[in-house]
Amino acid sequence: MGKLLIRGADLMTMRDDTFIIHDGAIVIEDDKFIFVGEEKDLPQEWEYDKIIEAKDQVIMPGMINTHTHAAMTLLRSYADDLPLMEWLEKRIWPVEARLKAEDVYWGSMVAILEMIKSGTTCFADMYFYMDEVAKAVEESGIRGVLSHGMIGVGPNGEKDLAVGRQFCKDWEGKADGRIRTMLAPHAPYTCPPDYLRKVLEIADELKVPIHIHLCETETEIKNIKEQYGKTPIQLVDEVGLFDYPVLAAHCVHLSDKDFEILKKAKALGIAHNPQSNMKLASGIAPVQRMLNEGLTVGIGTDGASSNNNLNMLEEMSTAALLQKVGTMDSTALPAGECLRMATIYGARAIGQDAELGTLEVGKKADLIIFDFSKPHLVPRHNIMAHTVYSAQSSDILTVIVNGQILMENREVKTIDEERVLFEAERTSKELLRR
Ligand SMILES: N[C@@H](CCSC[C@H]1O[C@@H](n2cnc3c(=O)[nH]cnc32)[C@H](O)[C@@H]1O)C(=O)O
Ligand SMILES: [Zn+2]
Repeated sequence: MGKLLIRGADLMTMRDDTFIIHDGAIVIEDDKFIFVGEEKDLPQEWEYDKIIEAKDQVIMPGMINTHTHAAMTLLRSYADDLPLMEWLEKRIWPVEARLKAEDVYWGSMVAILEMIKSGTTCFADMYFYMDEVAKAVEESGIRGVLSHGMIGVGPNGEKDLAVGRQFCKDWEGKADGRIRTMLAPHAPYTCPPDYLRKVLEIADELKVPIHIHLCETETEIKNIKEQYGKTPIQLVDEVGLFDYPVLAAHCVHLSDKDFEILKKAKALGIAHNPQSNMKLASGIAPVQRMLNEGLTVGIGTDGASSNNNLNMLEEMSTAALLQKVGTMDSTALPAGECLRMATIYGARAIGQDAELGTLEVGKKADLIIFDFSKPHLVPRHNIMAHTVYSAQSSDILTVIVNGQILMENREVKTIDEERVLFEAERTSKELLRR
């Protein structure tokens, strides 16, 4: 494949040394960046297969949604305004028990379409019928960190271990490396210590990270304390979880001792899901403190049934606003830090910061281009603040993943949009009738 040049834009590289580059240019060859810098420094002798003129536009790395359940788009606005356990046990789990593989395919496809159109280029997913999610990732061109959710209490515990293990064996590194896998024990309240130990044995064998929900609600902390006499963090630490690379969703309620444990973890990424935490009234995660204490925190949307969309731009501004009001400190979680959470910190949280998360020569070519010639983006005092506080997903023109253009001028090239919307509507209706 030849070279693709994008020129004339302002770049937000997410690199500490050169965060913003004015009048920038980017050159992509195959799946990688081979030039990121000022247009005037482009090598004269290069020839290009395609040139994208991006004057007045802004380019940043594609956003990484560090925690979601993509196919839950099928249950968008199906059960709202409830606390977590009632929502899960009374409304969500009974319907999920009737889900079929085909439903998960279309639910994931519509999620991927939504994610591409709102600037997400990589998502960490925990669900079931994951072969279908992997197929959707493969076909659509997006990047995914996929895991089969395992529930140790109940009849499917042993089966979940086998399915989760086989999924990693089948899909790790597939789709030109766009698919990576994890093992996903759902949460401490669904995966008791003995079960978690079995998951860790598989992690030893396959060398894949763990994706888990941790410390989401006060009810979870209370129940685990009653049952085991310790916090969920202490419980899973004693099982040895933090000797492994871990992607932990939520971490809303943490004690000082929990913080000490998390700081000693080998390779921990936390997925902060502010809108889900607000909607389920779970609480406010101590994100600014986490960052101050050196923890890695990315941003996630959680599923579309507790959010109710998969829009990372909204999630960034919500993260900032929630942290400010939660700490009563308007300097908490400034825009630049939110952008890092949605990109390079997210990449670190999923263990892929060597390949993803910044605009940088040698890294995988995942980027998004914003049209900044919009009323709500004028005047341009600060493009970081604009992106976090003012930009909307409809401002995103172009999305590139692994060097492939997935969307150009808002037209998604890899997905038949009309068909996906139709099939998602159809399968969700059939599911609820079943
Ligand atoms: N193998 C399991 C699937 C678990 S997938 C992950 C699960 O997490 C659930 N989920 C979604 N959002 C949340 C959340 O915020 N907290 C806890 N669980 C959630 C989701 O509905 C799904 O059941 C089974 O067969 O049921
Ligand atoms: Zn979740």
